[in-house]
Amino acid sequence: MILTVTPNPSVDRTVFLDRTVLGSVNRADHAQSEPSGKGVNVAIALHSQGRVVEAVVPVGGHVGAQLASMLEASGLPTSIVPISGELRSNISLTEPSGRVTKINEAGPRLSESECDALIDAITRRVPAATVVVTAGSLGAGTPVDLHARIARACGDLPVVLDSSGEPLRAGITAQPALIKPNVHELAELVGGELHTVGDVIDAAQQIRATGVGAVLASLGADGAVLVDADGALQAVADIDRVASTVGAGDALLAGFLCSDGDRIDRLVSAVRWGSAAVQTAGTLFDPDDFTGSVAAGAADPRRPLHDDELGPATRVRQPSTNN
Ligand SMILES: O=P(O)(O)OC[C@@]1(O)O[C@H](CO)[C@@H](O)[C@@H]1O
Repeated sequence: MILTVTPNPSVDRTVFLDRTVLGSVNRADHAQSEPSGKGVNVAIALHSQGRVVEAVVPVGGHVGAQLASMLEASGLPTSIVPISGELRSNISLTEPSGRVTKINEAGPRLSESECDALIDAITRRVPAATVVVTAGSLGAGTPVDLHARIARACGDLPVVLDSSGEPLRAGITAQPALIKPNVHELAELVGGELHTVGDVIDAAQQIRATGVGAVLASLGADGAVLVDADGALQAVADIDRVASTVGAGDALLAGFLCSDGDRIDRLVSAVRWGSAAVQTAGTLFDPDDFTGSVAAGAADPRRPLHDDELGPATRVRQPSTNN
């Protein structure tokens, strides 16, 4: 069983509109809401493909109730940890070109006792798990080392960490088996700029030298690079359209975890799933809908990275009102 943990989940609201004009009234074409947060997205993708997976989420407030009922309706086995704060809603303003303006709320603070309750819920499920994924940001004021605590509580079980900023930096001290940064997160982690695949490999090796088992770097148009004890592999997709990149990294990680093949198969599966998500607006996607091709092989260090036109998500940090 794959166990995913999302300490700061959300209900994602995807709003489709012709064009986003800042400082103006924007009329939406249509909109949809989905249960979300990075670990939730990974779990839903794996569950949709018949994988045995469970999700652990803190839940509080009206948005929390909405998330819980959406997860129940999805059939995803979920452990809910009650918290006093209100969960967040993240908004994606999605244009037909695939350009997305994303607004992520900070999310609620988890108190020390709520962190302990979350870790208790995880350790109860650890005996049944083969791998634990702990993913996403942490609400404002939540102890920054929560991912690290979660990883340590999993004992010998392989832990996959997908986070950013300080929670990622603190999390890697627990030496997870795998991390899945995007190029911006990896650059921030090593404090440098990454212009080529070789820069990505060097950064990943720097992280591995601290005790992290492997790095799966998602590189947008440049696919993904896996750096592990056996060296560096790259897989790149050829696709004809971009509907939305939101959740593509989570889909990529789910595809990697879903494959039972060798490291090339896993990386190809990762890039197929990530690309299927890019071809679908919103966070729900079907890997079988992927149209395109994926090429994989030894990573070429000289290969330059594309500019990421869609750019990294913009985070709006604001105090949560309910805690
Ligand atoms: O604010 P975080 O926790 O870093 O990211 C949350 C989030 O942006 O990640 C998913 C895409 O990866 C979205 O569904 C969700 O809104």
